[in-house]
Amino acid sequence: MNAKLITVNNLSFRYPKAENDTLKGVSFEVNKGDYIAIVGTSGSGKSTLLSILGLLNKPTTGSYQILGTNTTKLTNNSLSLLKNNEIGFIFQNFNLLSQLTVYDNVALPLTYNPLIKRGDYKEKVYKALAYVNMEDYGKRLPEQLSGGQQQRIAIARALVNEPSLILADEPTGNLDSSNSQQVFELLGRLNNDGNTICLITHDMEYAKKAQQQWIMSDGQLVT
Ligand SMILES: Nc1ncnc2c1ncn2[C@@H]1O[C@H](COP(=O)(O)OP(=O)(O)OP(=O)(O)O)[C@@H](O)[C@H]1O
Repeated sequence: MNAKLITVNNLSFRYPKAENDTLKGVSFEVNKGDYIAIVGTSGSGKSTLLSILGLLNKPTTGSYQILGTNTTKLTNNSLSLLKNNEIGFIFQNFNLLSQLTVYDNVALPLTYNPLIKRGDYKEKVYKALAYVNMEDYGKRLPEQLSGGQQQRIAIARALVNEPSLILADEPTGNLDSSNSQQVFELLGRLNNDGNTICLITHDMEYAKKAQQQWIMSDGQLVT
């Protein structure tokens, strides 16, 4: 029996001042442990869909439920808590804070999580760094790392809070093929360890590594 994590029902989204909806009546479910790759042409709405799943944007109409909570009814404060505690983000350009060490970058999501005690940060950060094989790099600054290493740190940051959902938007878009392979091996391991992943990729070879491939076209999911 698969436990449901997400239910999206007839969701549409229009950017402020835009004339048309970017997402047009999208409905789907995601179960705990799913690994989904979203593919589709440029501009079809993939990043927009991920931004809504990540609670960075609110649906214009329709509903988005995660962990049994209808997010469209939540206050901004509750949305932030849900986002910080339950969602891990991995971006194409890594998005590490350049003035913070690797350790502090990975610790950052913990500082927004009121359920985690300060005294537990170190163990959690080093566990996440060990997961991506970067435990010796805690004192470095991001600029002292290669692109592949920076993305592995970003993955450690995404998993340090043990989120319910990991979202990755073109995580290998800035990496060469050997580093891309490493990132996809990590994502596969994360999924084998029970994590739920939604990923955007242009690369069909990598998309095939997910359990499901969803195709977006002009703001809709096509099968
Ligand atoms: N902030 C914004 N304001 C207005 N329109 C936007 C904004 N962001 C994206 N769009 C428009 O929404 C549509 C979908 O964009 P989105 O980035 O979701 O597509 P995508 O499938 O992720 O594309 P790509 O593969 O190129 O990253 C595009 O037409 C885009 O121009």
